[in-house]
Amino acid sequence: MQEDGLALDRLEVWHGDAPLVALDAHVAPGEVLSVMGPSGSGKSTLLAAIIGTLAPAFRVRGHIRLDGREIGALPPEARRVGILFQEELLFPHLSVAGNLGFGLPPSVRGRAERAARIEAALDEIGLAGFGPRDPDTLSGGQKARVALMRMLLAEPRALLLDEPFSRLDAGRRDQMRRLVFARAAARGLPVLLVTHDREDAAAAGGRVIELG
Ligand SMILES: Nc1ncnc2c1ncn2[C@@H]1O[C@H](COP(=O)(O)OP(=O)(O)OP(=O)(O)O)[C@@H](O)[C@H]1O
Repeated sequence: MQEDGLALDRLEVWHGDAPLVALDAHVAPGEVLSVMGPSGSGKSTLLAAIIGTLAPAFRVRGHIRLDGREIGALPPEARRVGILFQEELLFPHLSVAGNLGFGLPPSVRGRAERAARIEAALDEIGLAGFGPRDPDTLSGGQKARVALMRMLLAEPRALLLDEPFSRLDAGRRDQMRRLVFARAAARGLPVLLVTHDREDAAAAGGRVIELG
């Protein structure tokens, strides 16, 4: 039977002759699972295993399934897993619209269609009209919203968050948490949130797993 959402089925990440991370979990569509643990417990390594960017020194055992499909052997770009990092990593030489366009799948063809998707995306994050702006002219919270939307435009089927709120000040952090969880829930995405911050996990409102 197909199981929708993100399934980490007896997943282990090994380094040398010892497992660094071992996890058995299922995140349903629209659910947020928070993963906490001390520095060095393997939180970022776990996310790298899921998106397919682990260094060659690591080996993965077990299964990673997304909407019932095994994705563990696919190249990163074919996995349909979006990730947001602590830093927004916007392309500085592209406008805000150019950054968003980078997220759009190639199947969205035609200038008018792409421009309309980008404008709707800006509207969804409260930044209508910001398309021509240089990313350097945005506040930290605005950059974070553009990074979120660029990731969502790629139509991922799961969302991974690696401490994406920690650089924002308290007010913006709260606003960004609400926006991320609302946009993910609206799309029915399973979300895996890695964080040091108990408030992040509390705001996510779902189950919490401790590593390490
Ligand atoms: N490329 C690599 N080669 C060898 N060891 C690595 C590599 N990347 C990470 N490690 C080790 O793997 C362990 C887990 O690191 P990881 O970054 O996953 O931890 P973390 O829980 O995300 O920590 P933090 O909360 O500090 O970000 C650490 O001991 C780290 O030194």
